[in-house]
Amino acid sequence: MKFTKMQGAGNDYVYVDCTQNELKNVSEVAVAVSDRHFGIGSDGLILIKKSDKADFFMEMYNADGSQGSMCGNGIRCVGKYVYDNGLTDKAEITVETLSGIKTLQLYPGSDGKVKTVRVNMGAPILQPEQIPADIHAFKNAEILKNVDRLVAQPISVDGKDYEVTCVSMGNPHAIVYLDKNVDLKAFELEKIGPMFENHPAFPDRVNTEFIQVCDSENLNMRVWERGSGETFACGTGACASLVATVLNGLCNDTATLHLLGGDLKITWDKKENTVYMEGPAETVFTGEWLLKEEN
Ligand SMILES: N[C@@H](CCC[C@H](N)C(=O)O)C(=O)O
Repeated sequence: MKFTKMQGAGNDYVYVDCTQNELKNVSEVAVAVSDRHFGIGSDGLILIKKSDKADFFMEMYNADGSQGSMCGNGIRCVGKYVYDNGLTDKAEITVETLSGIKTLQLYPGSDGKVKTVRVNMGAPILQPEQIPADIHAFKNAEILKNVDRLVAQPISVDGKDYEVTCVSMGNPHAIVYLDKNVDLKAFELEKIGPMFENHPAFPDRVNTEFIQVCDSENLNMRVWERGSGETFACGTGACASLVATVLNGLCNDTATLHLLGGDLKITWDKKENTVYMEGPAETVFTGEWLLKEEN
């Protein structure tokens, strides 16, 4: 299996061109290649396929083999892959995902290779049942019966109350704010992250973003991803966090999210009700993975 390892803001995946060939046992392959000691080392696996509705189809798997319906950093790398490898010569392409068709603007540098990609990520989803978030597991369950969004709502996690804002960008996100005086780098994400991920409030599990608001145009973020653990960045998570922070009245409609692996510029265009994400996409290396022979 020929592959390309790529990263966007440090969120790294193994990419396989499946426009001509099919890959079998994809979940198992995702687990194996993602292993940072015995595999290639990545946050998951992304297949690039043909689509009959768009220019390409992106199929993404987390490091635990579960399938994600959308991947913000991944889709930018898909844009770079198809352009740099001559699968398209268009600078605007459409990519079908399990959460709909996204339009990408590709920005090549002077060497003709794509450096930056801007993605129309679509409308944020706020209705609790569509995220999905189960209001019965929230502290104010009775009051929440008639609400159409969950903004700064308390839930108890490991015996402590946290206020969470819930947004789906095609995949579920819970956004939590930390005080400015908390040392974000020292924050025990690996302890609290799995408790959010598997909390009964989120029947499909959840990606959780921990946000520190620096000012109205700059947010610091660490993320615990469903199915992959801590990653250096999450594109859908950055979009969900911007929307959540606007809903909480804490930032402008455009802000830069500072993640462990780099920056993403996010805009919520409220007139169009769509979110734009702009950020880098890079190729790390290419190689060949020896698939286990079937008995
Ligand atoms: N890192 C991604 C999101 C990947 C999927 C996620 N872990 C899920 O299961 O929903 C991004 O950049 O958006």
